[in-house]
Amino acid sequence: MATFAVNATARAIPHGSVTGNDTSSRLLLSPSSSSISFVSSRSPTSFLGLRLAEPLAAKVPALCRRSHASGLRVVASASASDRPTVLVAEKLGEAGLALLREFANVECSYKLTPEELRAKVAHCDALIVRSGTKVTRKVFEESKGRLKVVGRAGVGIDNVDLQAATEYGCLVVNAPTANTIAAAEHGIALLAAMARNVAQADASMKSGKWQRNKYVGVSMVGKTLAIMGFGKVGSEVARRAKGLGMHVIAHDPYAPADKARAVGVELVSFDEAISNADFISLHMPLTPDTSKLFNDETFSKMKKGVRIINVARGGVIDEDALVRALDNGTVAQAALDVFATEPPPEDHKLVMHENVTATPHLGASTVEAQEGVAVEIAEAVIGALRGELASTAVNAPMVPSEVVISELSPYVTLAEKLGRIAVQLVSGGSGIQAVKVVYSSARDPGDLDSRILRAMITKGIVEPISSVFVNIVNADYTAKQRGLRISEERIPHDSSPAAPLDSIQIHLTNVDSKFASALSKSGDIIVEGKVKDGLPHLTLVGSFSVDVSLEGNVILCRNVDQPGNIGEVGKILGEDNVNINFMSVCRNAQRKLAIMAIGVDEEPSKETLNKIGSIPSVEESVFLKL
Ligand SMILES: NC(=O)c1ccc[n+]([C@@H]2O[C@H](COP(=O)([O-])OP(=O)(O)OC[C@H]3O[C@@H](n4cnc5c(N)ncnc54)[C@H](O)[C@@H]3O)[C@@H](O)[C@H]2O)c1
Ligand SMILES: O=C(O)[C@H](O)COP(=O)(O)O
Repeated sequence: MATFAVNATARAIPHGSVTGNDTSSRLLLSPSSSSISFVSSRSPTSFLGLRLAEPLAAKVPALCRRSHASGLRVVASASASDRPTVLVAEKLGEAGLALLREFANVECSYKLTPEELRAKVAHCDALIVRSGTKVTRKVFEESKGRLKVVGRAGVGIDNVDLQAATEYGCLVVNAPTANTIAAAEHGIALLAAMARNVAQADASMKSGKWQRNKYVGVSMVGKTLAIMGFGKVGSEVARRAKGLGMHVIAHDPYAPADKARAVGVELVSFDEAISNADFISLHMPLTPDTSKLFNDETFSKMKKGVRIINVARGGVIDEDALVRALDNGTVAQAALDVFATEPPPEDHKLVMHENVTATPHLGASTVEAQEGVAVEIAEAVIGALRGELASTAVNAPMVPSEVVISELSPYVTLAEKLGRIAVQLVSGGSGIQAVKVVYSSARDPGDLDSRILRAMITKGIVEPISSVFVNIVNADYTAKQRGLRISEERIPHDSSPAAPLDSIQIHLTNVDSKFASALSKSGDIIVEGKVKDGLPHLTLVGSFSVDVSLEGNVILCRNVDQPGNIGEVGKILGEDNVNINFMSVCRNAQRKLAIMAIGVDEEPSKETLNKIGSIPSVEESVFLKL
């Protein structure tokens, strides 16, 4: 029996076929590529190292030779009845549909009610959606284990219940890159349309009016545009705005400054960005940190008459506060493609506001982007149905099962937590460029395969600040794409080689920190951790030794070493019903400075954290969510 590796790039339309005695398999020939592809057949997981039935296998070597000689591509597919079924619940580009049809039975059913969707998934192996379909826990329940993959034809997976997908063993994949340019172009379209009242003037003309004086606009040339979030979309908007003659600044605490410089953009602090800008364009992901980041307080710091564009996510704006800011003239105009609830309710105050230009989440909606997204998602779904580990898998197991049971397992957890801590200590406009990881170990250097640890550190650093999901396959690529240079160093440790590692240290070089004590003399954020009794512990912050078990979240305080601090912090947390699970105090000298590291089970409220920060002996404090 022959075994063939699967080629994930199967794309061409088949031009010929040879059918074996095995009626479930068919070889299809296409002149478009010299590669050999085997497009699906039976149950999904059987496609890794696919086994061909004997009669068909006998024919394959000849076809392989022919393929190399003539440039023909060999594709094998299954009979219609035996193929997986893919439900496409929102409109998908033709190129993607064609790919899917080579491999599976494809059912396109749009505008399904939640009940209809649940009824259909019970008969489907894969489901493809955009942002308009809610893939809830009930969907996974009703599928009764048949649904193997959910493909999100776009970036954001806020509409998919990831926890439920994971519990039901369903892989979720997305298409993170193909709509970047479309989103950036839509940002520019909204900027120009808003500045020149295009939508309002058009509506006025259609109602029979000719209002030349009412729709005098503002110019863009020479104006300052602040890009909030200098990632894939933000940087493309910046490039285009420069072409319009705008002065572009950006705020992104995690973007490398040289990436911004290369586009001629200066990275500045949040307050500097919003207070200097004539136009503000939002391009950050929706995270706990960015939720309602644009609110009464931040609007009040903006230049009077500022104009705001949002093609990111509606939730980054407090919509009621924006209505107030528009009404009182702080914000002259807004152009919004995204809303906290989509579609927004009828008579939504922002949609109806005369100074708002609104579009129904059209950022990714160009013919070209949708074709690109469709191909990207079709390839990811087909790959996943074949049992391949997709690099765009959102909930793929990060840690291979053999590592889960190995001695490296607690260090894998430690590596991710240290990454999360380090990134949450960053502030300002310097951006993260270089990450140095120092592994201290008593073992021979050749004994440690650090790939999984490096991947976990990347995951810890990148996930809290982006909409990217890092897995073992895409970790190095993701780091490179974001301009993160990760270097690794091994230092010998004089201890027993029984444990694979003594400690892991992460240095974020040359960054600003919101907790100054985390900085070394050379200006690096340094955090170190160890595994103690099988559990990850934070053991160093900057130059301060600490010891806190990384079970829940962590509060760090730098305070003057004096009696009563511990009791006061404990009392404040107790009043908020926040349970302390671990605490350590380290001081540099008696009655001088001390670092208090407090492990807490719950997330304290903002008021509680403010209360801790305003204890007179506390010089600085930070909350780190793990
Ligand atoms: N309207 C649409 O149709 C559409 C299309 C594509 C993307 N999007 C949305 O646009 C946003 C950006 O997408 P992307 O692909 O550029 O993502 P990205 O991950 O490439 O970039 C996001 C950037 O935001 C930065 N960031 C994180 N937290 C920040 C903070 N507190 N302040 C400032 N910057 C912060 C990150 O460092 C990163 O550089 C996402 O919300 C995405 O869902 C919308
Ligand atoms: O997350 C995304 O990719 C964008 O917001 C686009 O969403 P859409 O695919 O529903 O247009």
